[in-house]
Amino acid sequence: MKIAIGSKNPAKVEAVRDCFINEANSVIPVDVPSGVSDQPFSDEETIEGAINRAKASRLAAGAQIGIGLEGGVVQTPYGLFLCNWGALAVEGEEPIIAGGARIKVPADVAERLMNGEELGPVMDDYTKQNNVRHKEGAIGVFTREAVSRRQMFVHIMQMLIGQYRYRESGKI
Ligand SMILES: O=P(O)(O)OP(=O)(O)OP(=O)(O)OC[C@H]1O[C@@H](n2cnc3c(O)ncnc32)[C@H](O)[C@@H]1O
Ligand SMILES: [Mg+2]
Repeated sequence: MKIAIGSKNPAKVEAVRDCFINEANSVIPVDVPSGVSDQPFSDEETIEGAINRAKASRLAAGAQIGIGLEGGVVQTPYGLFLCNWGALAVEGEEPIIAGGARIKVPADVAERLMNGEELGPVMDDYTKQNNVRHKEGAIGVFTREAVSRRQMFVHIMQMLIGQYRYRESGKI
């Protein structure tokens, strides 16, 4: 089976590969637009980005399944939290959706995002590293790598695939 992932970010691509590795599948990374802002600022916008990527990547790769993984932030009375969402698209069906773990970002990082900066460059500046978003991610930095960005996306993938199997089994 061909599975498209709507990103070339290794943290996302490897998470998809981790979940489809034991099956006769090929995972095809494709760059597609998310159709939302580079820094989504709500669950709704982040979900929309994930769905757009899932649908567009499936079509672009001519795949049976399209996966979209999208990162954003969400404001709460307790501070600004990382949020991540995934979508799985197949032809002619509603996309399946799953959300990832969330943690609060430090106040100084939150303030920079509120002033219009993107989390990716802010994290590089904050950690004095390059491309944190392709590696452990903000969630990895702020949890001392107890949970990496890839692991967080693996968990989302497991919930997407599990729901897909549940839906498919109902059709038999
Ligand atoms: O190439 P794509 O797939 O777009 O990968 P990305 O790293 O830009 O990931 P998203 O678009 O899903 O994330 C939206 C924004 O949040 C940033 N971001 C999200 N999660 C992050 C993380 O864990 N660490 C660093 N930056 C992150 C990212 O750089 C973007 O500015
Ligand atoms: Mg992006």
